[in-house]
Amino acid sequence: MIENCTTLYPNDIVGRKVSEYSDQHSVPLPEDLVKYHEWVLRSQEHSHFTISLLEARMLSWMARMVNAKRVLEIGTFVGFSVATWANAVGKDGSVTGLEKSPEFAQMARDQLSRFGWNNAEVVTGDALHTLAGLEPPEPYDIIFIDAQKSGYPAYLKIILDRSQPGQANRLLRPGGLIIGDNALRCGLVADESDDNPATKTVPLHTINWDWNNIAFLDEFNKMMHGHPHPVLYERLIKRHQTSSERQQEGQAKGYGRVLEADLARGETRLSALATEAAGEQREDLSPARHRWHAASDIDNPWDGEASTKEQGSELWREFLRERFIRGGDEDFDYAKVDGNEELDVVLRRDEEDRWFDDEEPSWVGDRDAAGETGVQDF
Ligand SMILES: C[S@@+](CC[C@H](N)C(=O)[O-])C[C@H]1O[C@@H](n2cnc3c(N)ncnc32)[C@H](O)[C@@H]1O
Repeated sequence: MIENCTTLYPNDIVGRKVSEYSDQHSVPLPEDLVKYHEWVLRSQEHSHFTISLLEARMLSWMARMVNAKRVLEIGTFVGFSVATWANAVGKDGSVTGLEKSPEFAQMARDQLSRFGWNNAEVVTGDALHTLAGLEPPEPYDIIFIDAQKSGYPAYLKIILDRSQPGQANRLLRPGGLIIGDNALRCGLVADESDDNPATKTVPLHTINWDWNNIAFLDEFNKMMHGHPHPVLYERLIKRHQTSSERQQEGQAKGYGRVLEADLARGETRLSALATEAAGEQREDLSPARHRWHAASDIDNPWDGEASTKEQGSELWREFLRERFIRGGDEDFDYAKVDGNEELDVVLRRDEEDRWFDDEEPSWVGDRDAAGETGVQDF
């Protein structure tokens, strides 16, 4: 069988063995899906566009992990990965693929129908427009990005901006996954030197190759890392940093340039607490927040622009305080935690300490000791 295989190991021999081993120990795929893959490899000039069977197994496993029922794919080619999702979500789930090329989109529709994946649809058009225009009745559980690399940061920004708490027709559900394929681009994001053979092969195999695409992937990977709200962080903090400050911060954080598919971190902008109408003041608001409330009628101070580095940094801290200290994350079900006394370890410990502190040693002096030891047995 022809196979297109991704290697991440010291040399191709080890990489292939690890891939084969992983293949044998991963989620099995139905025969129809394997046949679909074979059809792509045999019939398509650009068959290397499609994910490998091993990747298909991994994506199926990820779908299973989050019990995905609704998947959106950006960059569908002739539909094999859409079929993979369609299989993973089951007949009662659904998949939408976005594809720019009308020819690829039509081929995808034909093959999906031929192989019986009727729970999938393919939308033709530039995903930068079609994505922004989607109005899903229910948010997606997974969004898989596999289109032009220069678009990755823009796709991520649209997804985050269109997935705000409480937003109508939000794209991604709370805790949903954003998965970016090729985020490492055969190691080019980490090594663009001649040491990396991909510097020769990838440009040859890629239509309209542009070295700037590596920088876009790098930007995407950095956005995916470590921040509870990458877009806001960009606006309040990074915009005011010098390039050397950014570099230092990147080094300090140890950006590994690996794709973290977890993208629960893609959770976005925090909207105002339910108790707080615009302009209304709360006792526990910080001075910075009071100032902002007095000065504007926006719900969240951090939604406004920061004109200086200090202001940006204060607003960012305020956002973090609201979310992580005051418990203002609308997507988090605090009731489950608040109602579970087992989780209140600190509270219980304090209560116990207080109880022992208050306990009167009434036996001291006014009671006769009895029992074997004269202390603990009476
Ligand atoms: C790597 S292929 C996708 C492979 C597919 N996910 C699979 O595994 O079979 C990338 C696809 O993205 C499409 N594409 C590129 N730019 C696009 C855009 N702006 N909007 C939508 N699709 C785009 C290309 O036509 C191509 O079919």
